Amino acid sequence: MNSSQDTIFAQACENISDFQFDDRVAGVFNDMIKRSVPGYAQIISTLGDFADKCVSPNTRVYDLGCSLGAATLSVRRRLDGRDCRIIAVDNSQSMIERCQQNLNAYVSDTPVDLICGDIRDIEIENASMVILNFTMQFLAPNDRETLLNKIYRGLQPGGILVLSEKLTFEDAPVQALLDELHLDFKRANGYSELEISQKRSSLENVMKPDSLPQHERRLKAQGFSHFSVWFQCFNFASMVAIK
Ligand SMILES: C[S@@+](CC[C@H](N)C(=O)[O-])C[C@H]1O[C@@H](n2cnc3c(N)ncnc32)[C@H](O)[C@@H]1O
Ligand SMILES: O=C(O)C(=O)C[C@]1(C(=O)O)C=C[C@@H](O)C=C1
Repeated sequence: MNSSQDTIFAQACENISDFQFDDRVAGVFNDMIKRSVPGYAQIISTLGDFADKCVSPNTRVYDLGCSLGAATLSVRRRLDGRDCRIIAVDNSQSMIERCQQNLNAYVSDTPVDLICGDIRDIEIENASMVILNFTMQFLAPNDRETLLNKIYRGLQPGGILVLSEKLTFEDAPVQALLDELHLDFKRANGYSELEISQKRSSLENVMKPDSLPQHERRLKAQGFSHFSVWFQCFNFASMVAIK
């Protein structure tokens, strides 16, 4: 997947505006997310393994907040011959256009419905796998429960939700330590102090992470009785919940 280098926050800016998944971000997103989220490549590749194990024939897979299609591509490679359908949704037109090009670059017999729309508005039905890979943290906190409830109802028994999120921690020293390790990860990936602090300000109002206990409580309240973290690196984790 092609991507230019992310230099969006490299120049000092007087008024930092709220982070948006606009054309500028979409153009560098592959580089941005790999250099910002520890374990991203591992998570993307393992989504394919989850799909291989858990997606049954004639069901649907939903990739909610699909961005450039990394998760959809990883899953689609493993579904050929199963008569499944992938529904990939994002409300950024720029992401969707680039995602379509990325999907077109590979041959597959698994159809993908690529929808430019809000994940709060789409229906979920006959799903054996739903992916929320670093998307739910961008929804207003009040909308998260409703979305998870809709996902639970749309899943087949035994179907899975894979939910990846940045985390907060109730324990302040743990929060400080894991935050610092994440900052070191960004520094090691070439981001300057200015880029790191400007991006942090830009994300402040739009990305509201929850703690692991909050995630577990909310998922169980929707009916998911089986839950585990299957991956964590510093303050980023991916969880699996089974219906
Ligand atoms: C951090 S990115 C997700 C990364 C992607 N899932 C991946 O694995 O590469 C979050 C995405 O969610 C999309 N998004 C945020 N809120 C949304 C909403 N309410 N409806 C649809 N898409 C949304 C953004 O446009 C953005 O592309
Ligand atoms: O927390 C940060 O510093 C991030 O950059 C995280 C994060 C994310 O988790 O989605 C935020 C925005 C971009 O989409 C890429 C990464």
